[in-house]
Amino acid sequence: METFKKLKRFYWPYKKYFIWSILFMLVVTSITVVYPIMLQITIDDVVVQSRYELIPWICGLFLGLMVIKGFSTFSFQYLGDLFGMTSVYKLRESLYDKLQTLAFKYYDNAKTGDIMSRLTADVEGFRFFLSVGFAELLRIISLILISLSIMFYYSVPLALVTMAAMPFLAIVVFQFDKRVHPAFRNVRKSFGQLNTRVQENISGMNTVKSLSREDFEIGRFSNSNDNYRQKYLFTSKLWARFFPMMEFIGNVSAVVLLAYGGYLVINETMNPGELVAFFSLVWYIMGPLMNLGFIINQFSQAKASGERLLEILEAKEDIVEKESAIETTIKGHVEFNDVTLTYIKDDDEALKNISFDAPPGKTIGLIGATGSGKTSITQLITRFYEPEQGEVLLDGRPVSDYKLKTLRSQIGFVLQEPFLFSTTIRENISYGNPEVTEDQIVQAAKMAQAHDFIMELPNGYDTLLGERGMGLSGGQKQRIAIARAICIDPSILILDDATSAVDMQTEFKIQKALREVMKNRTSFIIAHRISSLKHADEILVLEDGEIVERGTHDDLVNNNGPYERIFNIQYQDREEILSAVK
Ligand SMILES: Nc1ncnc2c1ncn2[C@@H]1O[C@H](COP(=O)(O)OP(=O)(O)OP(=O)(O)O)[C@@H](O)[C@H]1O
Repeated sequence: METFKKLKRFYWPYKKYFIWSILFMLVVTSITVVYPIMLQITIDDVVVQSRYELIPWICGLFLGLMVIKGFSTFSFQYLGDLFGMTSVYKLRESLYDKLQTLAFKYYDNAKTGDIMSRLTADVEGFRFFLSVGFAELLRIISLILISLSIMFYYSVPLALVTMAAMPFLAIVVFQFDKRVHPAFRNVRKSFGQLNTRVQENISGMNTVKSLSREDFEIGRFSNSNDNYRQKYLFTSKLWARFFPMMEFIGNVSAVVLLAYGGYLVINETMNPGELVAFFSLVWYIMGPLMNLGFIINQFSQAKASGERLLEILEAKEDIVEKESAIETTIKGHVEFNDVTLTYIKDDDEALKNISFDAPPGKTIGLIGATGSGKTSITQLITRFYEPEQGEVLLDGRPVSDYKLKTLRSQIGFVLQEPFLFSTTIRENISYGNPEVTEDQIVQAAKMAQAHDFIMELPNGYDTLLGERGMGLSGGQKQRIAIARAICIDPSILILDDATSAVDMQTEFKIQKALREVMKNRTSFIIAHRISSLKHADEILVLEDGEIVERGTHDDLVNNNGPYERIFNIQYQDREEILSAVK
């Protein structure tokens, strides 16, 4: 119940739909139990006593009740769905909102397939219980209670005899639930694994194909598929056994009822119509009781789904905005004071005692072996992660003093593997700043050396990109991402290996244009190629999370340190090519 209590804010505001749905359900249930009563009256008071003049009245009443029942059934079902759907609409939105605010740390360990199945299958499981399950549970309880009351009214001994079967039914339901609940949980889990397998396979299709692992992937999918089939069939077997068992107990009870009821009618302690009504009423109890197992199961499924949804809703937000966080224009003065960063508790530090000062408008180059901590530095400026020690200051204030939106909307980030959405090139370029004009889009694309190739595409800026920007080369994607960053007119520009996939000639042209863009903006250039950052005002050379050398290109190139070593490796035979391009 705790899970339902915690999720109350999503469904409780719509309680009026639920209450109305329940009221209509009670009308349906009441009319349902009126049928056997009418049957009893027809037999005992009309047929047996030959009062045929009552038949038109009974028929009219019956028709009237049918109309009311039809309308009530419609209202009960529709309002139930309205209640469930409206509630999960809000729930789904809140989950999605939460996913947008969760920090990078959460996504470091999250599985896409799993999150997807929570947002779809689990939300649906929860909805089903809200829409149908809960009302059905109340319907079953009310139907059983009303039917039992009428049965006791007709004949106490016969009602008691009939009820003798109930403990057996309850045992079967209980035993069934005990087995079917874990079985269903396994089905869910297996389905989640199947989803993850497909999602990973499609995301990693390039790798699969380039390593010719299609057969291996087909085999892995087959295993997951088979696992799902087995889990499902196991559950089906349990289900299939349940219904005949319940029906058998129900039928035994009906035989006892007929034998004892027949005896009572022959002895004239009971009317024949009452026996017929009893016979109908008993099935009104057996039927819902059989369904009870199903409802209980739905309840535990909804509970399990609710728990999985709460895990997202209650996930800790590592990066929290202060109440007093400010909104302001950032000039772009970045300072690191003795900053240490650890991604995973008790793990080695990714950054150790990093200090530097980047005044507004200056360009900082970051170079170093892979894994040396270059990206980590820039991710602290945007507050994607929080340092363990030390301070990251922006215009003299800790980055945590700013609203996240203020901070991030003024920092242009271009990644080595930019993500492009499956929409037009225009929308991809203006993604960070939808207000941008057509001219500005074209201008940004020209600066990023993207305009020419975009114009060569069949629909120019209106060309639709496939998922993950398929259909474009790595270098083309990078140029679109650069145009995107230019469009947001950032105070700080971070280029994280942003030109690694373009040829050197294009890189040179981009750099020339970017030098224009970088004027009056603080820029961070992460690169493996010295040519990408040799113009920086200060170059930081990193090794294992530490700055091991710093200075301008001219300072470092003859410093007899790691920078000079990188330079020598890269420039042994490239000097000539580069000067030719210049
Ligand atoms: N999200 C993360 N969770 C845990 N460890 C991480 C995470 N991101 C980076 N690291 C670790 O932190 C260290 C620095 O990584 P970082 O990405 O900053 O290096 P880099 O110099 O930018 O590397 P590259 O040139 O390959 O992009 C590495 O050891 C890396 O494994």
